[in-house]
Amino acid sequence: MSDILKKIWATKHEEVAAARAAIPLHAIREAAEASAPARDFIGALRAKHASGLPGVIAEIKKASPSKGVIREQFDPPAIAADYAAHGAACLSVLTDRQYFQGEADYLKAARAACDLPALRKDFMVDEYQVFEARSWGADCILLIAAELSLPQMRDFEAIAQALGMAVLVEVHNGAELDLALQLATPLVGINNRNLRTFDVTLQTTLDLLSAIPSERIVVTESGILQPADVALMQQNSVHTFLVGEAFMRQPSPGKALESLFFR
Ligand SMILES: O=P(O)(O)OC[C@@H](O)[C@@H](O)c1c[nH]c2ccccc12
Repeated sequence: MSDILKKIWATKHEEVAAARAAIPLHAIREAAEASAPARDFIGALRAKHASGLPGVIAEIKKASPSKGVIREQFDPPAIAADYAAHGAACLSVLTDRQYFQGEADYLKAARAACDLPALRKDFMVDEYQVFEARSWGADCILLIAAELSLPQMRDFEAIAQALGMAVLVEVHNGAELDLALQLATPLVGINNRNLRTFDVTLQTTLDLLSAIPSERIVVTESGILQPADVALMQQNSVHTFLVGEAFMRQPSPGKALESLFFR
C-alpha cells in the first residue's frame, strides 16, 4: 500500500538520519534546552476563548502535496506580522521541505516577526525532531496519530512538555482518537483532510466531537474556507481552528483571517 503518509514517513527517517550525522542528539538536546523559553500556545488559545473569540491557529504554507503551490509571493515574517495584526492566536509554520516547500528558517523568521506562539508543522517520527523543534524556537509540536504508536506519542509528548512546548495530537477517526485521549495534552486536532486520500469533509469533526471530553480543546483542521464553515463549527461548540489555504490564497492573509472570523 503506497500512500502519501508512508512516503513522507520514509523521507522523514532519512532526514533524521542526516540531521543526526550533522548535529548529534546530545548537541541538539543542549540547543533545545538553551533556547529562550517557549511561548504559551495553549494559553494564547484560552485567552481568545475567555474573551468570547475563536482561537485561530493561522498557517504559513507555500505548497502541499494535494494542492501544489498555493502561494507564489511567500514572505513568512510579513505573513506572520499580518496574522498577528488581525487577531490570530497562534501560528502554524510548515517546516517540511520535500512535500510542503517549508523550511526551518520560515518558522524562525515568522516567530521572530511577532509575539505569537508557533507550531512546528511537520511529521514527527523521532524524538530528535522534538528537540530540533525547540532549538528552532517552536512552542508546540504536532503528533499525527495515524502513523505513531501510543508509546511513541507518550515519549514525544513527555519530551515536548519537559521543554515547555505544547502538543497538538491530530486524529481523523475514532481509533486514532482513542489513542489521542490517552495523552495528557488538552489539544486534540481533528483533521478534516484524510491524509491518505486527500478527501476533505467537515463531517469528520462533527462525527468525532461527541467522544471528546469537554476539558479538551478541539481544534478543527483543514477545509475551513467560508463563513458558513466557521458558523457550523461554532454551532457545534468548536471554537479553535487551524486554517491555511483560505488565508494563503489571499493578498493579505491577515485581512482574510479577519473577514472569515471577525467580520
Ligand atoms: O490549508 P487548510 O485546508 O486550511 O489546512 C490547514 C492544515 O489543517 C493542514 O495544512 C494540515 C493539517 N494537518 C496536517 C499535517 C501535515 C501537514 C499539513 C496539515
